Amino acid sequence: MSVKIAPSILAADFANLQREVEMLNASDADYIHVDIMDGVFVPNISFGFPVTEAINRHAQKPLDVHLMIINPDKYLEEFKKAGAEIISVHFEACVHLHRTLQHIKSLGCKAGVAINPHTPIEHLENILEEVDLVCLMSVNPGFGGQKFIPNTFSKIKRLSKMIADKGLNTLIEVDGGVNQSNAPLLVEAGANVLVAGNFVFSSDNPITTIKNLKNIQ
Ligand SMILES: O=C(CO)[C@H](O)[C@H](O)COP(=O)(O)O
Ligand SMILES: [Fe+2]
Repeated sequence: MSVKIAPSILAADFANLQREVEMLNASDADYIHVDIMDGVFVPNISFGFPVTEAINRHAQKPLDVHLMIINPDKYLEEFKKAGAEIISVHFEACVHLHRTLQHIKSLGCKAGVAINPHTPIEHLENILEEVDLVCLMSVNPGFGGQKFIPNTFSKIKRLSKMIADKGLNTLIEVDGGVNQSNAPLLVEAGANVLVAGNFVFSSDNPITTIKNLKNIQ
């Protein structure tokens, strides 16, 4: 299975969102990654339901919604209504993670868990059966354009083994600082989905950049 590419709309030109989404529709992107930041769980505020809904109105690719918010349970229905197909909540923000994942799945969405760079993947040992996608943060969440944190490689390898040992097909997504240099190594380590924000949208030709990431074996 080839790696899936999820460009992060956080790095797009917000004054031309329709044009940016149409560019992604025409590209090899598999998902559109939508970063929701509340200014509490992370030190930044991005955007919320109306903008997500506006992206979805033009999108021909599934929305992969990454919730960097406290109390995500309160807002799951709204994100489903706004068009989310995958909803990832942060391990560090969920007191009742099992309940939250059941809630996401009851809405008909795929359930993801995102973990911060310092959070050991071993904390997922007792919940992995309930998870469709693990989003390994390879930067501290809150901002695009940060430098990739290399401990991600060993986390991917350990998580891959844990998934294989349990006979699961959970997807491993890597989010933050992904570029053409680290992407082949991430795929080799076992990543299934690569999020890329600045690397895609700051490039001269985002369509070609996405194609090159997608063609990594
Ligand atoms: O969740 C995120 C930040 O918290 C973003 O998805 C991530 O930073 C992607 O952007 P970039 O590729 O520019 O690092
Ligand atoms: Fe993200």
